[in-house]
This record gives sequence, C-alpha cells and structure tokens, in this order.
Amino acid sequence: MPRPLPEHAVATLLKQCFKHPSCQRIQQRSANTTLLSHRTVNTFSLSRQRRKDVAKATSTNSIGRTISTDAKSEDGPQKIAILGGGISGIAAAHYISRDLPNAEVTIYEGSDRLGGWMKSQRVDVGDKTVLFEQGPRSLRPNPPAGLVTLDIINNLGLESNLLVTSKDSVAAQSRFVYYPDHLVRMPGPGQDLYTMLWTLMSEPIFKGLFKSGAFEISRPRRPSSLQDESIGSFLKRRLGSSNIGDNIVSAVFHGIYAGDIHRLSMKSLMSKLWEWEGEHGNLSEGAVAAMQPPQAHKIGEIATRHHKDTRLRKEMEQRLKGSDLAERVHDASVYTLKSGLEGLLDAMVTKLVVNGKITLKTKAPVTNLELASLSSEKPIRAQITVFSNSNTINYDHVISTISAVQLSSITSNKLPTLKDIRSVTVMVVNLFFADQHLLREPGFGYLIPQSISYDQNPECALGVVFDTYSCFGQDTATGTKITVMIGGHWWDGFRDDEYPTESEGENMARAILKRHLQIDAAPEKVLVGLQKDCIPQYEVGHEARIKQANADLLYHFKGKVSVAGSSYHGVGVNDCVRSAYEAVRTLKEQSPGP
Ligand SMILES: C=Cc1c2[nH]c(c1C)Cc1[nH]c(c(CCC(=O)O)c1C)Cc1[nH]c(c(C)c1CCC(=O)O)Cc1[nH]c(c(C)c1C=C)C2
Repeated sequence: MPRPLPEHAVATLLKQCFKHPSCQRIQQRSANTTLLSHRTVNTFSLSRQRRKDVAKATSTNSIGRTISTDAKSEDGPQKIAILGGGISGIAAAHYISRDLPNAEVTIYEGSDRLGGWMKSQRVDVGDKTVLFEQGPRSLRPNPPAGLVTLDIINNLGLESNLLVTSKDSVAAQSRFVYYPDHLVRMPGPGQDLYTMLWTLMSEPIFKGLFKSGAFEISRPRRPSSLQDESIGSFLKRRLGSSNIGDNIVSAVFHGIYAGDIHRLSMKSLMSKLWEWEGEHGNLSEGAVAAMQPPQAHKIGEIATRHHKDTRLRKEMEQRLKGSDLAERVHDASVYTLKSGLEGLLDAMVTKLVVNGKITLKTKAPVTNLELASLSSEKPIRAQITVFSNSNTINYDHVISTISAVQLSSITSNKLPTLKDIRSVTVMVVNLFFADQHLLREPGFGYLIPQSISYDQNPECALGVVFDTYSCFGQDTATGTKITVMIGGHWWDGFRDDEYPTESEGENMARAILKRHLQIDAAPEKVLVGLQKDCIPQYEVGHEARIKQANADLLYHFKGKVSVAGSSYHGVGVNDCVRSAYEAVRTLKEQSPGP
C-alpha cells in the first residue's frame, strides 16, 4: 500500500469540507418503513398570497364538528395524511400523486402558509425589484439526492427558470473565512500553487496544520467502546490540537448547521472520516484506501447505505434520461430558480391543486396521533387517528414531515428519543445597496469560525453571503446584495423575548458589515427575519436516537407512520426531497398492486 503523505489526512479533511459539502450530510439510512420520500410534476409559479388563497379554497373546514371517517375499505382508495406543508410534505404529496394515483391525500399545516423554511420574497426598489431569500437559497446537483430534486424540476418543466452558478465562477472559487481580523481566501481551485502554499504558511488560521497532519497517522485509534463523539473532540484527538477544528471546520459547520462542532455528531455528519478511523485506525490510511476500488468486504450499515445510494442514483438517472437538465447543471457548483427556491414549492403546489387530488388544511396543527382502535366489525386493517382542530380522522398511513420534537410531542411519549433533536434559530438579514462596487473582494462570502474573538464578533454572526456574486439573474435592480446570518448555536437556551428585534437585527448586520468589510453606506432595502428553530442539530448520539425512534415507530404505530424532513437524515433541501421520495417509494412497495 502506498505510504500516505503526512499531511494527507488534514488535506483530505479540508477537501471534504470545502469541495464536497455533501459528504457532511448524513448518509446513514436505515432500511425500515419509517423512512420517507416522494416526487412529481409541472409548471407555473404561485405568489405567496395566491398560494394562501388556493390553500384556503381547497381546504376542508378544519375547525368544527368531529368527523370519524372509516378506514380504507378493502377496495377503497388509500387515505394518506401528510403532516407539515414545507418542502418535505409537498414533495411527499407530489410523489404520491405520481406513484400512488388512487390515494387520497390530506396535508395538515399548522401555520397559515405553505412553504416552511422556504421563503423567497421579491421587494421593490424604485421601479425595479430584488429577490431576498430568508431560507435556503441554492441547491447542489450532486448525486444521488441532488438528482431527485432535478427529477422534480424536470417533471415540473421548470428548466427554463434555472439560474446556474458554474464551478468556474468567482463565487464557487473564492470562499473566505474571517480570521482573526480579516478575510482569508480558502485554498482551492482557481488559485496557483504558490499562492496556496503561501496562504497555508503565512495565515494564522492554518497554524499547526502541517504538524497535525504529520503526526495523525501515529495517533492511537479510538477505543472500541466509543460509539460517537463531537466533531470538535474527534479533530482534537486525531490532529493533536483544536486549531483546525475551531478555526476552519467550525466555520464550515456554521454555514450549514449554524451549529457548535463541540456538540454536533462526528459519526452522523462526517461519517466517512469516522469510518476511516474505525476501519484503518487513522485517517491517512483511510484516505489512501478510499482511492482504491471499493472493497467487497464492506458489511452492515456501510453496505446498506452504499446500496441505497446506488439504487437511488440508478432510479434517478433512468428518470432523467433524455432530459437536458443533467447537461444544464453539469458544471454547476449550485443553482437556483429565477423566482427563488420557493418557486419550486409553488410549482408543486399548483400542480397538485390543478390535479385536484389533494386536500390542503392550513392553520390545522396536528395535536395528537395514535393507532386507531380496531373495532370488532373492522378488525383487519391498522389505521392511524389524526387529531386536529377538534376533528379526528382515520388514515391508512401518515407521513410526518414536522420536526422530530413536534412529532414526539404529539405522540404521548411513544417516541421519546425524538424530543432530543433540538433545532437552532437563525436571524437572516438581507440588505440591498445602490452602490454596485461595495465589495472589495468578489466571492461567495465568508464564514466566521467559533474561535473568533468577542471584540470581532459581539453580534454572534455566523457568516455573510455576497449574493451579488453567488447568484445572477434574480434582480432587475442593480446594486450590491448581501445577506448576514446571525445567532444559531450562540443563541442556545434563549427565551422568545431574548432574541433581537428586527431593528436591532438590522443594526447588528450593519455593524458587522462596517467592522469586517468597511461598508458604511445605508442600505436601500433591508429584510430581517427570525427563523425560529429552523435547523435541526444532529448532536452526539443522533444515529442511536434515530435507530431507537424507528423501532418505537414500528412498535407503536405498526409501520403506519413514516417520517421525512430535515430532522433525520440531512438538513438540506435535497436531503428533504430525497427523504420524501423514499417514504413514498416504501409506501408504494407495501401497497397492494392495482
Ligand atoms: C437560514 C440559514 C441556513 C444556514 N444553513 C442552511 C440554512 C437554510 C442550510 C444549508 N446551507 C448550506 C447547506 C449545504 C447544502 C449543500 O450544498 O449540500 C445547507 C443544508 C450551504 C450554504 N450555506 C450558505 C450558502 C449560501 C450555502 C449554499 C451554497 C454553497 O455552498 O455554495 C450560507 C449560510 N447558511 C447559513 C449560514 C450561517 C451561512 C453563512 C454564510 C446557515
């Protein structure tokens, strides 16, 4: 076996963090019925108000008398309830309408709007407009999960609405981390070797990198009793110092989870590196082995995961055959839609409504979920009773896309491990400035690591996105568009009255831009939103919690409740869509044929 270069482990780690963020996604997927999924159809875009109107018009009365509906009769249509009207719930409905066309679907959404965390808002700037994203803002086309979203886009005919940011773009090639008091461009594609080496040797952020890498191979393997640990602890143990974790890796995890690497799970979020150590004793040899052809001896969960990814990829490649989409996003680093990511959801809802196969209930939080009692007359089929707004209705199957904590709270302590999958809150501040030349260094934006000193970041900012460079084509106004993200794990334990108000949020964002980027101009437009509990945290022990919850779901709900969404196997939009697709696929496989 070729001997790995001493710094190989660290280089691989950095590559994983910066070049392949998808590797940080949870890939562990257990094989039973509690996993979700879905997909489907067609075009146009509904405005937020229009979507509310459509939802209202097609809702059944969600307040009022108690209805007790019979379970699916032996020959009747399958009745399915979806809890949650965000991307996962709507994607699940989309796939059901395509793959289980005879099913009757009801979506229960607790708030007065569909869309969940997807919030794209167009604002006027004089007689022009800019688009602000308050939630997820772009998608990666990476297989396998990225292909599921592309499949939906293909089915909806949205291809002409795509805006692609290529891998050669300045946004894809220039990513910065703020440390200790200035922007540092991360080494990567588009830079010459000399510049890269100079950055690595001269910037304090990389202090200890070579030494850590050199000795990684000789550090002891973790004890076999260690089932999981935090990312921070793993990196310190393997690299002999917390510098790389606190200065670089924590910044990357701010950009995805807005979370604390000293609480997030290594096993769940950097599963490859966790497995490398488990199998080879160190990361250096693990990285070399990973370059060899796949090992046939892989067993258990790793093999299952690999099999699931391969199956999904094949299915999606088959579906996308003949479409130009794959070609279109071939060189994409990320992509979005002209109308913002919420446009994807609008198009799915429109299609579902036009097809008339769905009942949408907004302002209809589900307050209880239980296995229906089997009457002696109809003892055959297990059903689930859904309680919402004083109604109780029985369904043949329920797909829950609400958060794990919410699901736990409506199931009478039957799924106790789910209540520990807490989420963090992020304040998103979108700013638009008339001056086009405010940003001195073009690029994606910058992330702020956990190690940054308080005097450089008293506002608890996590990162700043240079929207002007990261996405072209959504605005008609010209100027500079920037988004500042604040809070996340720094606000753990805050009560509702402790979060900043909108005007405080604006002032905090402007203070950050002034201190870090010397931008003192007054913005033309500002949009501030507090995204309460928006990103679930996969903390140490996450995988064990999910396993237990799967077992509890099977035991208490007899396989009639599946779950999808960001609480379980990945917080990204692609992960949510994948989870919806897989939930529906499982349901279809269990359903009697036509
Ligand atoms: C509300 C803020 C959010 C933060 N993270 C997410 C949201 C919705 C979720 C998220 N962000 C990213 C991923 C990875 C997706 C993937 O590509 O696989 C997820 C699940 C990456 C990301 N983070 C930011 C951007 C613009 C992107 C995507 C584009 C890219 O990687 O090029 C910016 C950003 N998001 C958050 C912060 C604090 C932040 C700071 C710059 C929190």
